Amino acid sequence: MKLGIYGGTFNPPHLGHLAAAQFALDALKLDQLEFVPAAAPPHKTLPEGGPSAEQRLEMVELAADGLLLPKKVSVSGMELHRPGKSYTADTLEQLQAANPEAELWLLMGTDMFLTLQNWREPEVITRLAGICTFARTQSDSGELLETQARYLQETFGARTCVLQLPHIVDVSSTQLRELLAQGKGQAYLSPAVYGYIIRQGLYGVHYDLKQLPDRELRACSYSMIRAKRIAHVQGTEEEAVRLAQRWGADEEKARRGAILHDCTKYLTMEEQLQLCRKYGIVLDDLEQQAVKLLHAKTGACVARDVYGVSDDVYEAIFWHTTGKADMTLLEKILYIADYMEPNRDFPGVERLRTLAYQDLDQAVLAGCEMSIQEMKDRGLPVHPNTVRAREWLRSKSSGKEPC
Ligand SMILES: Nc1ncnc2c1ncn2[C@@H]1O[C@H](COP(=O)(O)OP(=O)(O)OP(=O)(O)O)[C@@H](O)[C@H]1O
Ligand SMILES: O=C(O)c1ccc[n+]([C@@H]2O[C@H](COP(=O)([O-])O)[C@@H](O)[C@H]2O)c1
Repeated sequence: MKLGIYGGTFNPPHLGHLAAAQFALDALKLDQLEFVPAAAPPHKTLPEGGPSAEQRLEMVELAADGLLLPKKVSVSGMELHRPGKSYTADTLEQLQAANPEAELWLLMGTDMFLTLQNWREPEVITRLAGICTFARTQSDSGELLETQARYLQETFGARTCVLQLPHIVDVSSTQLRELLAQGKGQAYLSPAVYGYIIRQGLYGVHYDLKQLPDRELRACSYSMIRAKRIAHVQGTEEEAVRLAQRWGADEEKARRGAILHDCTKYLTMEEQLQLCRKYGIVLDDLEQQAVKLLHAKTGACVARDVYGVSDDVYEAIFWHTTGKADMTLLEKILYIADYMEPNRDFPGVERLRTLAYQDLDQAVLAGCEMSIQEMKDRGLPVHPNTVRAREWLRSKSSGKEPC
């Protein structure tokens, strides 16, 4: 098993780190890659007032999740759990003990590679791991890297590998912190990491969360969910806006509702219940068991309380999973956009897509019927609000309101 280790201060993690990690994963044919954020980097003092080590760890987790390789890429908090300076020799000894069969490869950019002989116990580091390096900027000379590789081989018997990155992202965390403080630099960050920075108010980035521009609202939403769900949220946004245009609803409300509709989707049951207590959400029997149903209600509360959405957007998020009787236009739009956005793929989705632009009520009715059928097929209870939505829409289409 080949295990890559990518240590760093990651203050913050940027696209340069991700591009290098992704390339090294393939080039070295790694089975696993572990990012290891340093708690206390041995060779530099962290700037005052910056994020805590836990916050840097959380940002690295978001960045790594964005690579969409959950089976291969992980993040280790091991240096945070170790007191004192985060020496790489200690980290490698721990990793070697935990993975005695593994072949370890330590990944690093030019700056670190050129100074490796000054680290603590370079002989231990080079005994325990191969050293893989890559240029950080176009001006980093390949010849210099090769000379240093030879020096490390001759001095420590190091195994080395010099990679030529096809795409160099020429930025450092130090430059990025300066850019962020000036309201720039977003392009060097994954949106989820940028969203985390906004939510935590790091690096001098200060927004009123209740009045975020669309781009920043998206970033915040993506920082709250798993990266694999982002495509769905983007699809729901596109679809909700198209439907709002088709049916004359408020486009911006449809957009913001869609952006935030799943923002609490990945909270644990305990976290969901905590939010329910905080916001006074009363749960029925079914909701007490089904974490999937809770996210609509807690998501609506967070969307209104934290991100300042209006009451009608709150309601649309609140009902987006079960539907209900007497749905408003915005509620129907979010319900059906979530159901049949372009990334969805299940039998009958094409019919829903056509129907949604011809007869919105019939599309929502079909969605409710499909949900009810699916629950029955899986032997799961159907939420009464979905049944009520179906009855309401059926009687609407037959020309009479239900009693
Ligand atoms: N743009 C980049 N491309 C490739 N590798 C990078 C890049 N930036 C940093 N690295 C490498 O990633 C590792 C972690 O770096 P670190 O977290 O200190 O980021 P940094 O951008 O170098 O930060 P700082 O500006 O504080 O030095 C180091 O091995 C570094 O050489
Ligand atoms: O162990 C050492 O002596 C040592 C000296 C310098 C750097 N390192 C590690 O090198 C990695 C990159 O550091 P940095 O600050 O450039 O992100 C990080 O994991 C540091 O802990 C380690």
